[in-house]
Amino acid sequence: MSDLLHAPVVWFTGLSGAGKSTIAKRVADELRESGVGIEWLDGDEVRSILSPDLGFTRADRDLQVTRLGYIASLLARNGVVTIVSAISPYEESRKRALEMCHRSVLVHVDAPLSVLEARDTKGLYRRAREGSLLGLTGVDDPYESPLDPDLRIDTSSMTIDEAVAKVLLALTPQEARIG
Ligand SMILES: Nc1ncnc2c1ncn2[C@@H]1O[C@H](COP(=O)(O)OS(=O)(=O)O)[C@@H](OP(=O)(O)O)[C@H]1O
Ligand SMILES: Nc1ncnc2c1ncn2[C@@H]1O[C@H](COP(=O)(O)OP(=O)(O)O)[C@@H](O)[C@H]1O
Repeated sequence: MSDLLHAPVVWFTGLSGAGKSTIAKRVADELRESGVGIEWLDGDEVRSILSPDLGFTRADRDLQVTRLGYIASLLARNGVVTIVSAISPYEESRKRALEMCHRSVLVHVDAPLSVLEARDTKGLYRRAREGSLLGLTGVDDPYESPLDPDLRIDTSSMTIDEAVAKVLLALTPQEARIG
């Protein structure tokens, strides 16, 4: 298929509460306003519709990441810029998913665990500390930081606006329809 048709897949990985969805939504809104055809696949939402069969074992998370990568590759090869936000904690399955996509931008959204525990917008960290939630990524389940992300964004030291600008700059002017 012609390179011209392929749009990028922008993949946000990181712990719960790091800011993946917040930044992804803002990037999606900005691109849409510029007239770019975009779709946003959020881990939580895709789980509720396409992956209600999956939990949070390694095998289930790997399958979720494969499903996300496959859908993203289908959209992107038809010219739709595709934004994925999912914890996607394992290097191997994350890499395999991105390999399905012709062009990808991997963004590691990061912040110290102490900051995430203070934010705790969903109450997951409190539940994990109390022992009523087992297997929360970063607490008692692994997170493998990407070895070679295209971007690393520390949301404890960067504002949402700065993070969005940094992601948009990683796209070519043609992809972002600017300039
Ligand atoms: N045990 C455990 N660990 C991690 N996350 C948990 C867990 N239980 C529920 N949740 C909720 O599931 C959301 C993560 O779904 P993902 O599909 O992104 O996860 S994964 O990529 O399959 O690891 C995650 O969303 P975010 O907070 O937006 O990251 C949580 O809302
Ligand atoms: N610099 C920042 N970038 C992104 N989110 C931030 C930042 N500073 C504070 N936040 C807040 O952190 C929370 C991140 O939640 P969310 O985007 O749902 O994370 P995730 O999708 O990674 O689970 C939001 O309440 C957001 O307003």
